[in-house]
Amino acid sequence: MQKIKIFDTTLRDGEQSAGVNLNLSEKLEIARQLERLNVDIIEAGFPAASKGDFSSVQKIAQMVKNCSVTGLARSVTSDIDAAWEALKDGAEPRLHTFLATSPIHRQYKLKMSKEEVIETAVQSVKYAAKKFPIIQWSAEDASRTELPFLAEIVEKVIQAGAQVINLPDTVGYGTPEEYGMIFKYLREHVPSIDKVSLSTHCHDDLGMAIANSLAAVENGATQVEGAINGIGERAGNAALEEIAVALHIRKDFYQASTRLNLQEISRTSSLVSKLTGMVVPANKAVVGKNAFAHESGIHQDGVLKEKTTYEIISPELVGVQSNSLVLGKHSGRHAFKNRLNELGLNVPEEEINKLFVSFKELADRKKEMTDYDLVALVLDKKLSEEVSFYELNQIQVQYGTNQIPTATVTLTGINQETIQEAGTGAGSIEALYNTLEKCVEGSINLLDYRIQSVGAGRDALAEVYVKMKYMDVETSGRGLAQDVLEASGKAYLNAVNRVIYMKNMGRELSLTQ
Ligand SMILES: CC(=O)SCCNC(=O)CCNC(=O)[C@H](O)C(C)(C)COP(=O)(O)OP(=O)(O)OC[C@H]1O[C@@H](n2cnc3c(N)ncnc32)[C@H](O)[C@@H]1OP(=O)(O)O
Ligand SMILES: CC(C)C(=O)C(=O)O
Ligand SMILES: [Mg+2]
Repeated sequence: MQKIKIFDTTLRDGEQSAGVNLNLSEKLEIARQLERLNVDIIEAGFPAASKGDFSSVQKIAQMVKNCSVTGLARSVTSDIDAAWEALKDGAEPRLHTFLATSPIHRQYKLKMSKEEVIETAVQSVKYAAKKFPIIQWSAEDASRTELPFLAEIVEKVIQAGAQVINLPDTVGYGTPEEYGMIFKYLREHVPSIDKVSLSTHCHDDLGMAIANSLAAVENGATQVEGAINGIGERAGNAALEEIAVALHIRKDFYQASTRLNLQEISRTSSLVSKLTGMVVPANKAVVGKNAFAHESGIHQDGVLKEKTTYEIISPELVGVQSNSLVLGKHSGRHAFKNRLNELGLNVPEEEINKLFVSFKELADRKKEMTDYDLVALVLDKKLSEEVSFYELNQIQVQYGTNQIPTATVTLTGINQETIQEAGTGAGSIEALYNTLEKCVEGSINLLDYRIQSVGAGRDALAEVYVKMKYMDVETSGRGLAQDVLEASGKAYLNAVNRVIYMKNMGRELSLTQ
């Protein structure tokens, strides 16, 4: 197995994401987590960029013990000096210096000839070698550089003292085949290439950062650079978690491994997301909210029978507790039944089919069915089919500004009689509840009333939770409906019915709230 070093640049290139600005304590927090993740190298910043960057690189270098810390510097002595001052107290001071090599950058940005670029790179590496035990040199925009020139400059910086050669696809222009070929070419055309390790640093402008990084590994790169969650300049860097997991899952193919503590991936991803404010898309590989969620019936059935039918990465591998079978309109009976069992809802086999029909009807109107929806479905069924005491038939509530809210309610009572009452209250709900209290036998003391929407958007259902004391029993009830008043009425009667059921049957319903 080839050992691949993981070079994390979340705090340098990652922080170059537009809109991201981490303060010192946030950077220290991320660095600590990167150490737990066990990356090999942390690029903590660009010390010459600002006082803030200098001091965070310095503090991280002093704090981190289990991995090497590096900082970026241009081919300028003052940048290298700043990097040394920031890094010298670290466990393994390492410089990352770079110079662009492509014709576009030479001509328009650096305004240097090929010879000047070679001279500048060589002088800066020689200068750095007097201070740093380890120097990484990067040929910025390597993937758009003439290969013979790239081979020439790489040979010269190796001779000047560089131990790691990084070949960035700075603007995410390369294709996997092309980019892999650059590594192959240099291995064949640079005489001193065996003295150094080769590193890959890819950007995702064309969505090929991961494929390009892996192509580099296939062609001899032994260090992979990237950022957590793929953050970074423009479309971002290669997502380190994706590379590490790809190498792990496909070790049969890549014959390579990293020392990463993969179980820390999920935690690292959410920390970086929270502190940078860069939200992780739900469908993002490895760390997205949906990465281990199965929504459709056929997939859910497969996963329930054997996870590996649709799951190539086990969630536990990356520190996610478990997969999830999201119930929605695409789900089937297997997943539905499985979730009911997990919730401890004992529904007889013959009931499942009936319940499943109601589930599908509701699921058609909602984006996602929550556990509460399922509990409400089952409870509603139990109460309405097995134990029908008070049943709500009709509610009418009149409300207007400067008017007394009035409710009229029609119920079917315990003995199948029709009960009709009217009442008022300070608000619509109070009017409804005062009226319902007139309908049922015995007094009721409402202790708590809570309402929330289940789901988001206009199709959300109202879910009402009530707690009350009825017949000396403290009980609770839930009501689910598209209308707030109907849900409130249902919750109220649900609680009342539970008490009657308990009193009658001498046992509580198996569901507790
Ligand atoms: C591909 C990458 O991600 S590279 C890293 C990018 N990261 C950053 O730029 C973040 C930190 N940068 C900064 O804070 C600032 O750009 C500084 C402090 C480094 C420089 O600031 P300034 O002196 O104001 O220069 P400015 O940023 O406007 O321009 C960059 C200069 O560096 C030169 N330069 C660019 N790369 C290099 C290099 N590797 N070696 C030497 N000079 C370089 C440019 O040609 C330009 O020179 P010029 O002023 O002679 O035209
Ligand atoms: C500084 C270098 C390594 C870089 O970030 C790039 O070329 O993308
Ligand atoms: Mg970069």
